Amino acid sequence: MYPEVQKRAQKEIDEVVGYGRLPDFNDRPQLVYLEALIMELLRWHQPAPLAIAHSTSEDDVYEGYFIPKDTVVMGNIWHILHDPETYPDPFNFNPDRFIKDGKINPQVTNPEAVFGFGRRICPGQYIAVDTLYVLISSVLAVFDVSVPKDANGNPDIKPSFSIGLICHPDPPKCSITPRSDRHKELVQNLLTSDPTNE
Ligand code: HEM
Repeated sequence: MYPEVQKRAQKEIDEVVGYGRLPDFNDRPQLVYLEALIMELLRWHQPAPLAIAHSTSEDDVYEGYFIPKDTVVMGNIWHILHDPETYPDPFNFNPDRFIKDGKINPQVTNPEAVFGFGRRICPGQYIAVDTLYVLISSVLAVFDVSVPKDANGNPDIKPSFSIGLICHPDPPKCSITPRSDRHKELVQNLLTSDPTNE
């Protein structure tokens, strides 16, 4: 959907990692654009937009509203991560919003609210982000992901997601091809040298 984002991330991977191997965790601090891409991915469309339902354990007052004990409350993560005051033009997928002077900008709120809040915050958040890093960096290092194009050559795809407590993207029509013969060879070498494939 955002070919220019893919190209920027691939250029960064090529510069930092080179061509003979896949990215690993040692590369991560240098892959600033990729880090911002993952942050934007989590901000732009959350897997759990309303977190998980909780119940208040005592009476409370929030911004003038009385909330009795045992009320079911849900955290509106979707709103927090699409608040235009925090994230201008929030529906636009733009990893650059998190970058300043070639680094992650600490002035822009990290979208960690995607993992909920307080005592019941997601305990899987670190494995989740690390997994996204491994998956996205490895795929972009060696493959081009492309979608059907319209008459003007622009991506002809509308994002759609399942509706529910957990939102999945509907499977997009896309093709995944090696970026070049050199990348194809790297993938084949990795497959044949992986002992789990024997
Ligand atoms: C991108 C991936 C993920 C997202 C966006 C996510 C998001 C969330 C959210 C919003 C909550 C509710 C927090 C709250 O109620 O305030 C939650 C809870 C939870 N998540 Fe995740 N999660 C992800 C991946 C994972 C993974 C990989 C694991 C396990 C390895 C995991 C395990 C849990 C558990 C056990 C809870 C319940 C915690 C509790 O109620 O004390 N999550 N997650």
